[in-house]
Amino acid sequence: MIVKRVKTGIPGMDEILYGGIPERNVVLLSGGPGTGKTIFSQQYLWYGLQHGEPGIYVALEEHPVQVRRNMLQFGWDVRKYEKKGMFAIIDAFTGGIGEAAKREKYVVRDPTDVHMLIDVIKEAIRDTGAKRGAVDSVSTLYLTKPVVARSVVMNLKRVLSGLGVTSILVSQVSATERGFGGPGVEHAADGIIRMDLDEYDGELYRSLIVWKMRGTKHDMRRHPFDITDKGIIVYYDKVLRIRGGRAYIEPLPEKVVKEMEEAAKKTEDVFGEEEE
Ligand SMILES: Nc1ncnc2c1ncn2[C@@H]1O[C@H](COP(=O)(O)OP(=O)(O)OP(=O)(O)O)[C@@H](O)[C@H]1O
Repeated sequence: MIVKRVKTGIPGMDEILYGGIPERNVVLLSGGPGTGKTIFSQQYLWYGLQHGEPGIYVALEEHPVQVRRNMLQFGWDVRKYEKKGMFAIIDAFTGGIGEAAKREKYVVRDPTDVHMLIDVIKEAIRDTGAKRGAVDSVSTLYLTKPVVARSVVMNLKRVLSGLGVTSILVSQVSATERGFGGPGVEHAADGIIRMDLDEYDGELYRSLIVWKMRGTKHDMRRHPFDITDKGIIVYYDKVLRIRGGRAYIEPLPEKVVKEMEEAAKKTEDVFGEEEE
């Protein structure tokens, strides 16, 4: 059986995922502060829009106005897609307070009420026909009540996956924490991508690793990545190794690189055939 995949469109990432995220998967994108989670999730949505796939972005940490402004910095002007009805930002930040919030179409009046949030998400998915989704961040929903973490994620998963959306749930962990967001959440998610920013020998290094991804083979190495003014670039052909407290970025064997490239290319072929 061919697994239908959704390409992240982030350069280098689909090679690591052997083609992309299996359709309808709910992926936990976890990492410490400033590791690039927000940019990753926005780039994923932007790529979809460029290829005719509608999306939704659930803003729990930032004002929708700020979200648009941040995306614009990378050249991702989402306003025209919002006007076309292909993209929706769900305001789960302002609670509808303030002049700017009054102009938002999708507002969660009480962001602490998960059922209310889910109703607005459903409405936005139906209106836009979303195929891609991002929730930034899901941790906000259970920061003060960790016992409900699993049920919150399961509820989101039911709705997102059930309506055919392949989604990224941003999960905030502290810089030194080894986990991904708590046991309930980690097991409920179909995939986990961990983003890191670590200091070695007086310098910060960005890297990411795919910890799990149901429905596909994926590379198991820690790959370096960069954030540029065009977004994230992942070096799928390189590995970050730590020896004696120092970081080394080393090239991977050609055979390994080729295998990833071929798998990523195949996904394009599958979509190509289906579109005809
Ligand atoms: N134009 C740019 N060029 C290079 N790096 C950038 C650019 N814009 C932002 N960054 C980097 O991206 C980081 C912020 O990334 P992002 O907001 O995605 O992090 P995050 O993981 O969502 O963090 P948090 O959990 O704290 O919200 C900044 O700290 C900066 O290092």
